Amino acid sequence: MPELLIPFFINLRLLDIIDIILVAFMLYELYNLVKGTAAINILLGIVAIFLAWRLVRILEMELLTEILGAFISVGFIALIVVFQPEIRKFLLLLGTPAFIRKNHRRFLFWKIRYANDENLSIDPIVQACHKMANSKTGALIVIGKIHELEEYINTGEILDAKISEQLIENIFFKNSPLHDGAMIIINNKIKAASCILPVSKSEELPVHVGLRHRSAVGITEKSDAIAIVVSEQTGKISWVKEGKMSPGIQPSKLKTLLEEEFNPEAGSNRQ
Ligand SMILES: Nc1ncnc2c1ncn2[C@@H]1O[C@H](COP(=O)(O)OP(=O)(O)OP(=O)(O)O)[C@@H](O)[C@H]1O
Repeated sequence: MPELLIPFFINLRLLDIIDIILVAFMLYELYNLVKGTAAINILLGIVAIFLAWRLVRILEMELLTEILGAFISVGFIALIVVFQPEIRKFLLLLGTPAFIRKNHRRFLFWKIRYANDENLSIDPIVQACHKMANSKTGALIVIGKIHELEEYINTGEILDAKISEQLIENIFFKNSPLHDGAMIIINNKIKAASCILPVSKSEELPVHVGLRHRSAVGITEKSDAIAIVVSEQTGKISWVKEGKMSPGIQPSKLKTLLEEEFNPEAGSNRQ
C-alpha cells in the first residue's frame, strides 16, 4: 500500500496543493451549509461511496471500480436533484450583502451596492417584545434575510402589513385568532402570521425546551433567518440565529443585535 502512494507524492505540484486546498475549502463550506439538516447524512453517504471508489481503483479491483464508477457518473445529476434546495440557498447566499460583509476579506475586490436593501423597522419590534415579555405573552417572530421562507409563509395567514408595535402585540394577544404559530417578517413587512415552522430535532437543546423555542431553532437551522421568542412561561426574550439560542436577552441588547444583523450602517453611524 505505501508504495502505491509514493508516486503520488513525488509528482505533487504546486497546482495540486492549490487544488487540494480549494477542494477542502469547498467541502468545508458545503458541510457548513448542510450541517444540522438531513442532507448531511446524504453527503456523508456520497463521500463514503467516492472514497470506496478511489480505493478499489487504486487496488485495481475492476468489477467494483466499474460498478461504483457507473454510480458516480450518474451521481452528479442525482446530486443536483437531491441537493436542489441547498444549492439554491448557497447560490442565493453568495450574492447577498450580508454574506459579502461577513466575508469581506474574501471579497475585497468586490464593491456591490444594493439599492433595494430596505432597512428593518427595529424599534416597533423591540418595543412590542418588551411589552409582551412584561405581560408574559408568548410570541415567535421570524425575520427573513435572503431565504424567501415561501414554504413556511404559505402555512399561515398572509398579511403583507407595515410593521407596527400595536399590530405585533395584537397578533400575539392570547385571544387573537392569529396568535398561534410564528409571525414572519420579510423585507420590512409583516408577511404572514400563524405560520408553522420546522421543529428542531437538535439534541443540544435542553429537554425542557418547548415547541415554540424548538421551532425558532428549527427555522434558523433551515434558513438564514433570525428568530425572536418571547416565552409565555417566563417572559424571557430569546435570540435565535443559525440554530443557536441565546435566552434572557434584554430589550436594549435585542435592539443592538437587530441593528448589527439588519441595519449595520445605521448602527455604526450612531456610534
Ligand atoms: N411548529 C411550530 N411552528 C410555529 N409555532 C409553533 C410550532 N409548534 C408550536 N408552536 C407555538 O408554540 C406554542 C406552544 O409552545 P410551548 O409551550 O410548547 O413552547 P415553549 O418553547 O415552552 O414556549 P413558552 O415558554 O412560551 O411556553 C404553540 O401554542 C404555538 O403557538
